[in-house]
This record gives sequence, C-alpha cells and structure tokens, in this order.
Amino acid sequence: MSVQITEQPLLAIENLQTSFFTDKETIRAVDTINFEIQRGETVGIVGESGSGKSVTARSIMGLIDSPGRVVGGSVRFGHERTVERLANRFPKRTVDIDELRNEHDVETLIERLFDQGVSPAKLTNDKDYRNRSTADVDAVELVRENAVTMRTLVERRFTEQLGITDGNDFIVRSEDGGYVDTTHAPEDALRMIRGNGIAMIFQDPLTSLNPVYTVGNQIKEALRLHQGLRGSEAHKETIRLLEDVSIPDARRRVSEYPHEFSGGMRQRAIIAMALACKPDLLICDEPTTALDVTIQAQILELLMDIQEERDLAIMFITHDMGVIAEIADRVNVMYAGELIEKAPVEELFANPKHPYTQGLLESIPGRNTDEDRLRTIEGDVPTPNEEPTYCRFAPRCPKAFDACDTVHPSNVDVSETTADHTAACLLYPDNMSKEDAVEHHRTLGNGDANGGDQQ
Ligand SMILES: Nc1ncnc2c1ncn2[C@@H]1O[C@H](COP(=O)(O)OP(=O)(O)OP(=O)(O)O)[C@@H](O)[C@H]1O
Ligand code: NI
Repeated sequence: MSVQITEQPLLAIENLQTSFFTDKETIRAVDTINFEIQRGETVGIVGESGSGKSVTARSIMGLIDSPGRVVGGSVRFGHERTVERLANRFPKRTVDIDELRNEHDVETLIERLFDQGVSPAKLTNDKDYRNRSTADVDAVELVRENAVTMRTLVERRFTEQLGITDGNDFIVRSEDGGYVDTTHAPEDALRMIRGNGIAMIFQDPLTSLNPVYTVGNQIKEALRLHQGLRGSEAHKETIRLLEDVSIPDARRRVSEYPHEFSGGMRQRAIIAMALACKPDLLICDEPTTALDVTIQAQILELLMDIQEERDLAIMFITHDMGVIAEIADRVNVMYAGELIEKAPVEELFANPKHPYTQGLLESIPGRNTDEDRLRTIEGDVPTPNEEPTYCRFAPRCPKAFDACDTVHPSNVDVSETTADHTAACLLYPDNMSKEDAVEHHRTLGNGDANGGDQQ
C-alpha cells in the first residue's frame, strides 16, 4: 500500500458536530469528532448500531436533511483537482491564503484576537498552549513555533472576526494545498464534489440502483454527468468498468436490469458506478453487510485491488471488527456520537485501550477461547441527547469508577510507541495516578481543549 506523505491530508474533520432537532429532544448524533484521511489509505469507522457512523459519512457528503444539521466544526477536502474546479466556479467564495499572507501580518492578527479575548486553546491544537491564557502566551511565540499560521486562522474562520474576509468563503486556495469545506458549501458545489471528489456506496445496493433502467444505462449516465462521455465511448468505458469490478460476461450484462443481478453483482455494479465519477475518496457505508460471507470477502478484495490501482482513499464504515482487520490501515472507534479511540489497525488489535474497544474485540468470533459463548457488551448504545458531562460508555463499562459519572473524557495519547494512538477514557494516560488522570481530563474538558471554534 502506498500512502503518500503530503503535508495536507486528503480529508480533515475538525470538531464536527451534527445534531437532529426532534420535537422531543436534540440528538447529538455526531458530537465533536476529529480525524483525518490521507491519500490512498483506508480508514475504518467502527462502532455498534446508533454510534453515529452513517451520520458522520452523510455530514462529510453534505447529505444531512432536516431535522438534522451540521452545527459545528469543519470537513476539509483537500484534493487539488476539486479545489481548482470549485475555485474557478465560485471565485467570490474562495480565499487565497498566500494573498492574505502578503496583505496581513499574522502576529498582528493574533494580537487582535487576543485583545478580543480569544484564548490560545481556541487558536491552536498545540498541546503546549492548550491550557494557557493569553496573558501567558504572546503572538510572536505562536508564530515562531508555527503553532498558529495564516492557514490556522483561515481554517478556524477567525478571518471573518478579523474582517479580512466576509466569512462567506468555503474554498481555500494556497500554493501548499487548499481545500473545500463541505460543511459550508452550497448545494451546487456539493453536487460537484459528490460527482468527482467523493463518492459514496451504501449498504443496500437496491436503493442505489434504479430498477427501471439497465445497469449499463445507469453507469453511462454517471459517465455522461461526471466525465462528459457519450455514445460508443461511454459504452466502451461502461464495459471496462464492469470488467474492472470483475463482473463476468460484462458485454452481455451491461444491458441487464438490476433485478437480474445477484446481491454481490449488484454491489459490484454500484462500485463501478461510484468509480465512473473518478473519485479520490470513496466512502463505503457497510457495503457488505447484506451479503453472505464469501461474497463479502470478494467485495473487500475487489475494493482493495481497486484502491491500489487508483490510489483511492477509502473510508470504510462497519460494525464488524473482523472486516476492519481485513481492510483498514487506521481505525476510528465511535460510541454514542463520539470518537473514543483512534489507532493504526495493528496497534488497535494488539493494544486496545478503551474498555469499549476491548469489548468489541472480545466479541469477534474466534478471538475467544470458547467460540460458542460469544461475548458481547451488555446493553445498548444510549441516544446522545444531552451534552456529555460524563462518560457515555460508563453505564456499560466494566472498569467504570465514580469520576466517570461526572467528568467527560477527552482523547489523550495512550501509546509510548506511536503518537497516532489516542483514547477518550479516564483510565489514561496510565503513567499518571488515577486521581491525576481524572484531573487531567477535567482540565482538558474545561479548557476547551479541542478548540471548539464555532457555534
Ligand atoms: N433522520 C434522523 N432523525 C433523528 N435522529 C436520527 C436521524 N438519523 C440518525 N439519527 C440518530 O443519530 C444517531 C446516529 O445514527 P447513525 O445512523 O449514524 O448510526 P450508525 O452508527 O450508522 O448505526 P448503524 O450501524 O445502525 O447504521 C442515532 O441515535 C440515530 O437515532
Ligand atoms: Ni449506519
């Protein structure tokens, strides 16, 4: 697997918060989560039913409908081709970081924010500055240590507060990599992104295929929309795509209807349709759940092959830890709207830290000594309908103690060997005493450690 190391991730999710406002309550379906996807890698999102996986995917795609809304944070998609195309189409809503840098002095801007009472914790994610007040930190220091740059100011949208943009922008351009923020993009921009930048496949292939058109015609339509192909050119490309996803006898099957395809073949057709958009990121929401185990394995194999060929990044959603082990490079574990553990896949399986992850791993068939007595975590995921001032997993947690009911755990580093492993649990960091760890989380929670920058 070739994971290209570039400064900018392909996708950066920062403090994303999506809620559903029902008559009865506000459901915080995605509650302030942070993660990144690099080019060409597979990031798994795992968690039980109701943990917020699908809402995360739909938030990225700009597909949240009323009564739901993205209420905070950002989703930055950084593929150059998409950024260029959108910047050309929406020039008035594009901000150029390099231009801003020429026009303004970052130090002065930071000082102005300090004067308005903005704390370093809100300006930077840098741990060294998290819990310090503006009185303890000066602008020069932040700039010198690269803890705040023009890019951070733009990303965190202080530009509007500073009056250097109108705050209407959702496209950021820069020599060293720009991005499009899908949470602030209008519908016509989102359609352009969904067309070429990010494609999504769902659990049930039937809902994604129209029963009244042949499979071939539906792929051709995608090719016409996203690549401008028509006629025999489109026909040839359609057959090539069907062959790419290993549909046998593609020349004949191109003119068949979805109901003539088996479940596995339909899912292959859906993947072909997603590929017709030439996406850079493919979001798969439980694409194999409805399939039997053998077919499931074939589809996973297919996705991995395609990924290698096309240098495609994949975000793979599943509740199945076994599937995660097969396909993911890095894993995000979600629980009740929150991201509670994050690690490279080998590290997560060898060294799960959060009691919830440990529970999920114990429930994989074959990992227990006694296979018949499959252990699952007792109870259900609670509906996240209030602000977490406690640990949402505590009621089901075998390791819960008093403080879990009154202190909300933040994600902290949990590994000596990799900086890439975090968990949100009061038991960590485990090089601290329990009391100190709890105190640490209490301060992180109060100190706005995640830099929640928007309402
Ligand atoms: N349209 C909606 N209206 C109200 N609440 C919703 C809506 N969509 C999702 N939710 C709530 O958001 C939370 C997260 O749902 P989500 O579908 O993201 O879970 P999931 O992790 O994808 O679960 P599954 O594995 O079952 O697909 C749940 O509490 C769910 O009830
Ligand atoms: Ni789901």
